[in-house]
Amino acid sequence: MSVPLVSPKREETAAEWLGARWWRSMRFAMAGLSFAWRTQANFRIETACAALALGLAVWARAPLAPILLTCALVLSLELVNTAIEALVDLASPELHPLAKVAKDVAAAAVLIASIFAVIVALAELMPKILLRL
Ligand SMILES: Nc1ncnc2c1ncn2[C@@H]1O[C@H](COP(=O)(O)OP(=O)(O)OP(=O)(O)O)[C@@H](O)[C@H]1O
Repeated sequence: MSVPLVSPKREETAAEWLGARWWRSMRFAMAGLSFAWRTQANFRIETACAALALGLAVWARAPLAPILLTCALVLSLELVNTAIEALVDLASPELHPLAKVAKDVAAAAVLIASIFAVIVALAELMPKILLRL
């Protein structure tokens, strides 16, 4: 049974309220994704690499979970890196050593995840691909 809630506009059920909130959050997240896609060449390259790795994993019948997890990690960190860059540009339009640290460390996080993603992809995919050839 749904619980009626009182809102400024009209009475709506808890399910309607939660659904509206979820869609609102989804729209904001999609706007962030769209911004990163349009402005970050690295994000587009990493998305293409992720699609290639997943395609190869399906074709070679390799386990999908490690590839999915590493792709999600790299893409998510790239999004966080983009958010940090925007925040640094807002907070410190002038050059500042701490602004440099924030941007460089955020970029390093993406680099580390990418290096380990390549290692995971090689370890999981290469044996399966060689078996299929
Ligand atoms: N406000 C600043 N103060 C000091 N150094 C900065 C500042 N902004 C950028 N830098 C330096 O320039 C580098 C590149 O910054 P930039 O904002 O151009 O990132 P980017 O090249 O767009 O990064 P990405 O390729 O990950 O999108 C930073 O990693 C940092 O070393």
